[in-house]
Amino acid sequence: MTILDKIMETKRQEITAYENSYPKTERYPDKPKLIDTLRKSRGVISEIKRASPSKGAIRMEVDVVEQARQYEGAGAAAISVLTDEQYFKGSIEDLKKVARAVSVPVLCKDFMVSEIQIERAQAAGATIILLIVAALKDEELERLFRYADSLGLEILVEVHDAVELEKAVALGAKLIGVNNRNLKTFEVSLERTAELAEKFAFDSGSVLISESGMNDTADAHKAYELGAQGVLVGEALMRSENPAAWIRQATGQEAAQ
Ligand SMILES: O=C(O)c1ccccc1NCC(=O)[C@H](O)[C@H](O)COP(=O)(O)O
Repeated sequence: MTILDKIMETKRQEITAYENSYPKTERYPDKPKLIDTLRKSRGVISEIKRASPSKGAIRMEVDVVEQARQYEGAGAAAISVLTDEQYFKGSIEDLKKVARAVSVPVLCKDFMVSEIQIERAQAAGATIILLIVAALKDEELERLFRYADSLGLEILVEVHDAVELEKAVALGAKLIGVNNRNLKTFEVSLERTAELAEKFAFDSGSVLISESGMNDTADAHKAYELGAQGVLVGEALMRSENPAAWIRQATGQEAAQ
């Protein structure tokens, strides 16, 4: 059983405990569409990541609002918040706090298996949700994609290989993320982005986002050179003493030291 299988099994159990609906009682600051931001310029989707299955604790005690404000201040294209509790030590509360504090798009980074999780993410202020092709049956992927779209959410569709990329394209995904992390071995390689960039229709209006394993800003530049319009960065930003400078260097606003 891979870590992804394990996480998905936990998720399917967890959601049975959720309430039936999440009324949208709270109003969050308006946020632009990530697709519009990335069509204009390359960007960093900057992640709040306390811990992970591959690395264990990263920065458990992070002040998520302070971290998110640093990201936004440096020009992050969006902020990704890991909300999974068991494997990533995040929470839906983290998402709410961030969504209240910033005016850039906010991604609920979780392992979606049902409509109720999508409603919960939106009610907590997310404007983007993640759907992982490898984690869902084709019918589930299509159903959840259409549902999220009908709610006005943006959808980041995550792929690992050419077959999954075809599925994302067939869905009509605008934000397509190539995960550089092999979820069986945890090995990360920008080769995955390189391989799939060759098959990506850059004139389609969709944007390619290279996810995971950016050790430094040089890796982000490599991903951009391969054709990615966005990079999704977690651990490197969480461990950085100056995440704002990291983002500015990755987007060319500041020279690397
Ligand atoms: O990060 C993990 O160990 C992991 C394991 C299993 C499934 C997903 C995992 N990560 C989620 C992510 O997508 C990353 O947090 C994100 O792409 C940022 O990655 P990184 O910059 O390498 O922290």
